[in-house]
Amino acid sequence: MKITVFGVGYVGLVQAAVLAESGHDVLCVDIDVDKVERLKQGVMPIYEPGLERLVNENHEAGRLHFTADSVAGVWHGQVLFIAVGTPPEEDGSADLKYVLAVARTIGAAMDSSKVVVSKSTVPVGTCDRIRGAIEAELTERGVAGIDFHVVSNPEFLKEGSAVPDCMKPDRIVVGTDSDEAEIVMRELYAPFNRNHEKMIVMDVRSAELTKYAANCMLATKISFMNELANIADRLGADIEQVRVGIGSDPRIGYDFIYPGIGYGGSCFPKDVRALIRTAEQADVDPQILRAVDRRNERQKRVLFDLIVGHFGAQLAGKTIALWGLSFKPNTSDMREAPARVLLESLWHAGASVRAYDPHAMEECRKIYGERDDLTLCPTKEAALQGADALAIATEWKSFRAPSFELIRETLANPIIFDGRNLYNLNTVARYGLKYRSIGRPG
Ligand SMILES: NC(=O)c1ccc[n+]([C@@H]2O[C@H](COP(=O)([O-])OP(=O)(O)OC[C@H]3O[C@@H](n4cnc5c(N)ncnc54)[C@H](O)[C@@H]3O)[C@@H](O)[C@H]2O)c1
Ligand SMILES: O=c1ccn([C@@H]2O[C@H](COP(=O)(O)OP(=O)(O)O[C@H]3O[C@H](CO)[C@@H](O)[C@H](O)[C@H]3O)[C@@H](O)[C@H]2O)c(=O)[nH]1
Repeated sequence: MKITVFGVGYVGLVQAAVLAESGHDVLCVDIDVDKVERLKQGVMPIYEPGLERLVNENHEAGRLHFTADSVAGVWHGQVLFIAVGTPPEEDGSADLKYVLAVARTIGAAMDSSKVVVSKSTVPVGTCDRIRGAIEAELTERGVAGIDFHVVSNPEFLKEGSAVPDCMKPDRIVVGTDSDEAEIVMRELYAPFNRNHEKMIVMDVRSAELTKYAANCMLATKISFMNELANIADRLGADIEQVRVGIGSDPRIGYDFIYPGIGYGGSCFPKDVRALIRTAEQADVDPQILRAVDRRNERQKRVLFDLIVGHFGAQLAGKTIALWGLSFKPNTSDMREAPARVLLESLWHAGASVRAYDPHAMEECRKIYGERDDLTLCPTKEAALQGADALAIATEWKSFRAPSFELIRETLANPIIFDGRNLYNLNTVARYGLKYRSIGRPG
């Protein structure tokens, strides 16, 4: 099938490459000419495990193409995916300018029947607005009779495992009121629907809300556990033992109940706030969602509070080694990363940072530029040199079994502030290290 994907970010590029891998003929369109040129030369705009090989192999095989020419994109695909960003507005609502710009481009160039698919995370009612924007352009061109359908098909991939998540989706949510569009979507996703039925077809508005419901439920689990971690901390209980104790109940489960220093990334914070705005606009008071957001904002400061609790006024002039900059492992993405709150709080308190991250160093340099109080180090061991203490903000695998002897011998003040509860309390104590983590004695 001929497919066009508008927007080659985390969602668009991965989705396009995975569809091409299954045999579809996919054209990717992006307004960022530089990104398009680099992709043609095999250079990825993001770090995502397995993506480079997948993109380049399918590009070389002639199933995956890149262009900045939007009109060519509209003409190419029978199915047109909209996978552009929906960043937050000042008041938290989703900014739809990129989505609606693509819709207008489609309406301005469409010359045959199309299925337009919204992959971006968009508030309930957006597919109606996409339809309206396309119709307005068709009417303006005097070709209002061209048939098209607008489908909601939210994406559930996680950064860091985007390729396998897309290759083997646990569900394919399709919101449509058209039998014809459903048939096209079934054919499109047939290669991903062989093992068992994964397609869940529903009305458009329910599909749009399903995406927010999923992210907000997961964010709620995390904020709940973070609140419990703070309670455990005050009561002398160990949240990690509590986590295992409740996770063993299959009604609760082990997933997404890891306490830490808050959820980050380009999705949970923005989507919780967007649903809060949607609820408010619909005259519903979203009390739980507001609490989830507030707990998360507070949680992002907990590691800094532990550091201040230890050093007090002496923190000014100290150097902290920081392991982990990205908002989660296996990505270079630092959008809304808890590490950023820690970095900025430490600088504000007059401390310097020696940081290491396996993949987010370039991103960090782009965000903060050259500063006297930030040294980006080539290894995690190098970050320890000349540092007074170690802080951990991201649970990269390579941080899980470090040399505790080296940490003890290198740090001026042998203490670890762990925002991801990576280590066994007894192990760290055996190596003579002080250890402060989230919701555990120490
Ligand atoms: N990142 C994730 O893990 C993830 C997962 C599921 C859903 N989502 C949702 O998917 C959407 C896209 O997210 P992302 O992280 O891939 O965004 P992104 O910022 O990584 O990429 C968006 C791309 O769209 C391009 N673009 C903007 N306007 C365009 C236009 N008119 N025509 C063509 N290209 C255009 C931008 O240049 C950019 O390359 C958002 O709504 C997001 O909430 C994201
Ligand atoms: O038990 C947990 C699990 C996650 N996190 C944090 O939560 C954030 C988000 O993690 P994750 O959900 O794994 O990554 P995302 O790539 O943001 O993926 C989420 O957001 C995407 C964009 O909407 C959705 O498609 C995915 O289904 C949804 O999991 C990260 O900061 C994690 O550190 C925790 O603190 N504790």
